[in-house]
Amino acid sequence: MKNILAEIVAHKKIEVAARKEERSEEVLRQSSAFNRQPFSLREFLQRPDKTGIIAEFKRRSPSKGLINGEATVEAVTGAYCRYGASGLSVLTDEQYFGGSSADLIAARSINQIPILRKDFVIDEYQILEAKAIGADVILLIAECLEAAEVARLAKFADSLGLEVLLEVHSEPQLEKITAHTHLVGVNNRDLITFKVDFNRSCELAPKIPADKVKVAESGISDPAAIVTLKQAGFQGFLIGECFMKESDPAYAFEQFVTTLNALQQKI
Ligand SMILES: O=C(O)c1ccccc1NCC(=O)[C@H](O)[C@H](O)COP(=O)(O)O
Repeated sequence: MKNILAEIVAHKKIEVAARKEERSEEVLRQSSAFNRQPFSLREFLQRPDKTGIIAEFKRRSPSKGLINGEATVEAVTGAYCRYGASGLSVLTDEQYFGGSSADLIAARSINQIPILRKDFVIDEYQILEAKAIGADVILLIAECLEAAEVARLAKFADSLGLEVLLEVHSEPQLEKITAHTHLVGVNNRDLITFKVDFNRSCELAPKIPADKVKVAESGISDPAAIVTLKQAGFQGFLIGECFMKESDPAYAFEQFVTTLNALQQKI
């Protein structure tokens, strides 16, 4: 089986090396967004006036191919924000997801909620980029980083005031959690086989340290799943395809939230 994650990481190393040649760290540090005070995703996920949903803008993916080639980042993320998203996730990987830094910059310019830079971070330079384009949170994927790399990158992000979402898929990966990991995401999608197992989140939840905010990721398409995941201790729900696959992702999000609110009123 083709290991897409290994392929993405190999490509990322080449991309990052090229970008370092184009723009120095000094230039990134001079960006106007670099000195803004980031929003805290941890805090937004605990606000009762929000849904707990981290709504993702994702044009395509290795598992699904093209998801939405028409949607604009401004219309979609603006609606996500208006209808109660606790945070936004914006893909910035171009090669495999059709995203870009420009997408995140556009989302930042119109939304006042935390934004996760959704990418494959392997180098401090990408964390400086995240800060320079106005992100508040970075993703570290345990599957593609050694424990020492997670520790080093998380500490660096934390030193810049960015929060760290560490994504895990199996119990041994929980050992990579450090003091600089603010949120732990359980990816229900196996990034090698693409198989989605919704039970993965519920199995790992009790094993995540109590001081970390728990985020369930991938394959969530039913508001009832959020009720179940909340009962399992999750406060964040990263959802992309369920909204982006629709011709009107904004409407899909609004309908999802309406159903979720109705379900929660019955409990
Ligand atoms: O989605 C993929 O195909 C994929 C492949 C390789 C690495 C990462 C991948 N996806 C990233 C994600 O985990 C999702 O974008 C995110 O959790 C949202 O999932 P979904 O709601 O299922 O779109």
